[in-house]
Amino acid sequence: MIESNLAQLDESLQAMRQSFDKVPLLDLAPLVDGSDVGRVAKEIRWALANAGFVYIRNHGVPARLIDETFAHTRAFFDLPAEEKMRLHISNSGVALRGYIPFFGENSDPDKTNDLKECFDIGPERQTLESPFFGPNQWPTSLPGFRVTVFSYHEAMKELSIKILGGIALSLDLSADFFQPQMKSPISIQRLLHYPPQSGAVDEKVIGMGAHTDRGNLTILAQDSVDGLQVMSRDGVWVEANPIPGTFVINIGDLVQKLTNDRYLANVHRVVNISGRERYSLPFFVDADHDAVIAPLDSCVSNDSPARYQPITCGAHKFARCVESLPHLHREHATGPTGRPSGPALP
Ligand SMILES: O=C(O)CCC(=O)C(=O)O
Ligand SMILES: [Fe+2]
Repeated sequence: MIESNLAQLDESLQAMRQSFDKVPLLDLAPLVDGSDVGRVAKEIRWALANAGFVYIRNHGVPARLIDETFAHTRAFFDLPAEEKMRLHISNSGVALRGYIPFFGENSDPDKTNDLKECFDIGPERQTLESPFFGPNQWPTSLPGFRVTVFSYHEAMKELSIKILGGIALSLDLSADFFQPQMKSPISIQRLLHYPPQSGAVDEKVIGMGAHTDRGNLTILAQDSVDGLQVMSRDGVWVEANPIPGTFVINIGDLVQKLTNDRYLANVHRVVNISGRERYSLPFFVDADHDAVIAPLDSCVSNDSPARYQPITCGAHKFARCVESLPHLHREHATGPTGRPSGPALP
């Protein structure tokens, strides 16, 4: 699946892509203050067409909130294994909320076991509503964890609106183009821990196997430890090491579908051979569960016919989650509609 993501790209689009040996860096300030929106849109266009990834600086999220969220993340993963397992994601049914232990989610399951542990939260709901919406599971022994992590999630939602505005402008769409399909978007705030690996590292076990992200947009905070790698056009892994004061953003499958492959949901993975514990905070935002995603008219022509059938955001995302999360596979195999055959959905 991973190789085919690149190989399947239309040859003319593939030929148009330029190689990159480092992930580009974008100053978001001229977009946010309106001083040079056109330049930011142009830089986003290049980055997302060629790398699918870009660092952003001057994003406006307070450093203190990021640092505190990392501090709570370390404290969470330092909890005894039994305490974390009490919050296991399978307690949440088909809602993606809770703890995933090492090898509990494998991003490239045919090749790689992921040496990572995760904790997922999202928009708060009283009861299970759909695969992506349900009650959060909060640890009880960490004062301040809930408030800080939830505030961070809220800050990411706000930032994502600005970035999606820039992406829309880069496609010559109005800045609020994504908003009508984001009334109650699927979003997940994930906390991640990757222990270091030493000796000969085999692809069978690495931090996170090669994958593309599933939705619209990912905003990633990294601590100071290297590990993230992004695939270049030539199939070479390019390191996207932490740059202080930046987030790494990348687009997922849904924007690639929307742009009919003009923008690339690029393959990436994590290998932590730094000798240090690595922590990161990915925030994933998609569209509404029932939003229909299909190639934009402006990205379809006689020379470049539509390559994707319309699909709902929820169906696409849930099918991809089932591939990598064995607990969903076992308990909630998808039916022909692409909807889980588990609890009733709205
Ligand atoms: O931890 C990282 O640097 C990347 C995480 C990632 O790719 C993901 O969660 O999808
Ligand atoms: Fe990813």
